[in-house]
Amino acid sequence: KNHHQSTDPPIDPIPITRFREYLRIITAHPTPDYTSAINYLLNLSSEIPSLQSEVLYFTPQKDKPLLLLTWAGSDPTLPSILLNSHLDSVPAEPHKWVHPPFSAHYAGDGKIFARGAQDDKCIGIQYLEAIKSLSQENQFRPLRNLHISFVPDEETGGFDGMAKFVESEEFKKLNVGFVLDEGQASPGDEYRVFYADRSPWHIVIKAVGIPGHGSRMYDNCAMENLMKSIEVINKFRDAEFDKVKAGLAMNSEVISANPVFLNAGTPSPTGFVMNMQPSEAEAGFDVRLPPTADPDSLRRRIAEEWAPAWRNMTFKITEKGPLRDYLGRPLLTHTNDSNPWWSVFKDAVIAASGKLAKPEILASTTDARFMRQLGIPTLGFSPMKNTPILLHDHNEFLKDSVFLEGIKVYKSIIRSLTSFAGSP
Ligand SMILES: CSCC[C@H](NC=O)C(=O)O
Ligand SMILES: [Zn+2]
Ligand SMILES: [Zn+2]
Repeated sequence: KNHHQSTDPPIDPIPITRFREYLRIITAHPTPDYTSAINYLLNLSSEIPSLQSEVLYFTPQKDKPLLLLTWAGSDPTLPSILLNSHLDSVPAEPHKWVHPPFSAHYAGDGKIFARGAQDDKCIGIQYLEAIKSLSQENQFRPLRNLHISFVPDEETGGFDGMAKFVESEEFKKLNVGFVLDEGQASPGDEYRVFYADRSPWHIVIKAVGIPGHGSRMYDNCAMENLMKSIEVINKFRDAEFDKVKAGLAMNSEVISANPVFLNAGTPSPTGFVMNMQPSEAEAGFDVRLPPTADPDSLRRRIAEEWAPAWRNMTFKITEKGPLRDYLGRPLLTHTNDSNPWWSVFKDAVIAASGKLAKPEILASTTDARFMRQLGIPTLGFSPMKNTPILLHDHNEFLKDSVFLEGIKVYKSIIRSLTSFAGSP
């Protein structure tokens, strides 16, 4: 099915076919089919004789498998390289897509439409295709061990996936020195690379107040108390957003605070009782902190301004991941000469004719934070250039040519990282 414009490079259909087959396995929440995905990947890896495979389980129900593949290096005593991707995807609303999200429709212009096409099934298959191609080059053999992990549950926070994996004996034995994990598409011609993630906090604020007849005007009802807080939080949001709009900071360099749910009212069979002012009301916020933010000052702000007890407010902050590594340092990977892995990575992208944008903080959050917490340098990178950012969106797609170019980039990266003889 190749109706390409004549300017496109010749298409090798096999990696595309595999990519589409992987995309058709429904690993979307809330019922990800991990078993089929693992079986599919095991089958692919069995075609690459140099790879050993192992399936690990970290939940008692054994319902969340993690696939670990290894290409043994000639000096297994050196710290290893880990390439990570997650098996799961966010859900999709099929009727809002132009093509069904789990059919991996291959459009005439080369676009492959599927949930997970960008986030992040592309990199999982690209890793394997790059390794397959490298292992067929007889003169190439890695110096360091190369590991590839396919982990469950990234989209729900990684707590039954990567978080448990990094705590395991199996992980410690890998002696991981450097990690590549997922990044994000780049609308321009330069690949994007991420040296940190923002850290997610889920904040629920709750107001209590005097209940009363819907017709009465009085002070200190729950709704009024909640709405005052929402205004305060929205002012903070605007101030942070203004820094972005003024060009002083990138989106991912400020604290975001976005309302995600409101919950109040007295339910009735037809909706809500309309003539009662409720005694309780709550709102939830997705808050993200860049690694340089001061968590104590935000905690104070929440207690004093966002949900002050004097306004009959309470709050709950759920911190969905670490802000500092075990030595108390912000969770970030250096992208300068102090980190030799950085130069090896950068030069390898350039060697594959790729251009790299200035390293960024990722606005959202990935499993990379668990490796960075251990002090392991970790970069977020998904080689998608000239591609609109469609992760978690309707009509997520990736172009075949971009996908195939990414395999070449990974070949260069894997060759360089696994051959690197220095001692960082
Ligand atoms: C609470 S951690 C959730 C991780 C998730 N990752 C991808 O979208 C995110 O919301 O960024
Ligand atoms: Zn992802
Ligand atoms: Zn995602």
